[in-house]
Amino acid sequence: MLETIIDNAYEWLVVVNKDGMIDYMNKTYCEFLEVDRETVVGRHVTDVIENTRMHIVARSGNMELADLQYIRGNYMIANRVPIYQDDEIIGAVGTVIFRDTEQWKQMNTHIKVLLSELEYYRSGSSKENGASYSLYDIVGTSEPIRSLKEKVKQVASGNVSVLIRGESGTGKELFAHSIHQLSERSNRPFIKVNCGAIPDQLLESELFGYEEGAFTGAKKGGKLGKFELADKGTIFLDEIGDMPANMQVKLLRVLQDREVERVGSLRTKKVDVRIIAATNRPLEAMVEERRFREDLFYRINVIQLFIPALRERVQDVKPLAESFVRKISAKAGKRVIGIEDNAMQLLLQHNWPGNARELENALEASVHLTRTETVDVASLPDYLKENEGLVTGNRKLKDIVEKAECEAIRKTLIQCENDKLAAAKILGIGKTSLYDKINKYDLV
Ligand SMILES: Nc1ncnc2c1ncn2[C@@H]1O[C@H](COP(=O)(O)OP(=O)(O)OP(=O)(O)O)[C@@H](O)[C@H]1O
Repeated sequence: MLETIIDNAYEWLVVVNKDGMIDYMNKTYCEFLEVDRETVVGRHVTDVIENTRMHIVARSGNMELADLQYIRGNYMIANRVPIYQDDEIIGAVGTVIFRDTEQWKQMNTHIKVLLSELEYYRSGSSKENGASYSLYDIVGTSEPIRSLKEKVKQVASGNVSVLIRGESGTGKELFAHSIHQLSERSNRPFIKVNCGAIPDQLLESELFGYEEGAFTGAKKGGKLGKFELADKGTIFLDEIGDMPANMQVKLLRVLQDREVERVGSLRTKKVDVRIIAATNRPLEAMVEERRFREDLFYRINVIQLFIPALRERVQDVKPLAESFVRKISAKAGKRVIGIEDNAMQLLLQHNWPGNARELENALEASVHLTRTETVDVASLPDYLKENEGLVTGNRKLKDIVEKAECEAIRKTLIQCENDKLAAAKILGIGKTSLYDKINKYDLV
């Protein structure tokens, strides 16, 4: 066990006897020196390691700490410690802690700045992202939600890119969080980038960072990009369909080479980041129109999760509404214990173009407004009550029928993305008849 620990330790390690002969050298050190472990044991340390002083320390018994040593083209920071047994020197142990001065300098002079900057961004991004969600937080009993959860369990542990699609407010971010939570990367950062919300000219430095002096106004010490922040973790590229063309090229390069280049830097840095992207844009059509790069599309579209709109899984409205009420009332410190039946009827009837987010917002208002211990019709937003007549039946039959007809046509047109022929087919009426009704109800 000890051997495994030592072999996998970050430090390179060598042990010599009092004559300077190597007794032990760990695996990573041998690999760096390109020597065979079996053959180094018994050789004098000066034959194996450049500029070493291990044999001197093994003789003098004087410890040498943080000494600069030039090995194979790099300056190393070496520690050499004598080993005593019964007051007698029997050898020395040497470690190389930081493998080159670049790393050492960075660790020493910038570590505080870097760590605090990292913390700032991490906490900032977790604030942006809200709480970290897991599969458990995804509410819904419909078949699509159940099978999506199964799929998440299957794909989470790999490193494959996942593309999450669905209208705004369907829970794409929630699924992205859940994948990260279930993956081996869960104790590493989850960094969200809203590709649509960052101005084009800032996106590159947001994603890849910049060096000090890269441009006017660049911060002293430069800035870490989101890819570097997400190293060993997950980056969530929200609204990827809104990414400008020049950035699509750069992103593709990062995905292919797994390395980033800060703005104003000549060096590249390896990053190990899992990509989860989300969009509600028709990427295939955008590829056809050359607005989205085909090669990038294939890179991100390895596994696809499609979350249907809430109106297509009405079964989820009730459990979602109940869960939102519990969550909102707990947060608001208000006792609201349920939703009245006729209020639930209104929720079930609504089309929810804004999906779960709209439902959550409607109930947020309602929990605050209700004068009772339940969400009642009076507390719901007015726009949900436009169809109330249908529920309570306090109108003439003709009006009720017309209202129902108008609603059915409106919803079907939304469902078919305004494709009149498809809508007419679903409704079982002719195209001309549909046009007449669209005119009658002023639905264009
Ligand atoms: N199945 C669900 N269970 C519980 N909460 C949900 C569910 N779906 C969505 N929500 C809630 O609805 C809100 C919107 O979800 P989210 O931000 O994940 O949507 P989105 O698809 O990423 O939206 P956008 O495309 O606008 O970024 C969040 O507050 C989220 O918690």
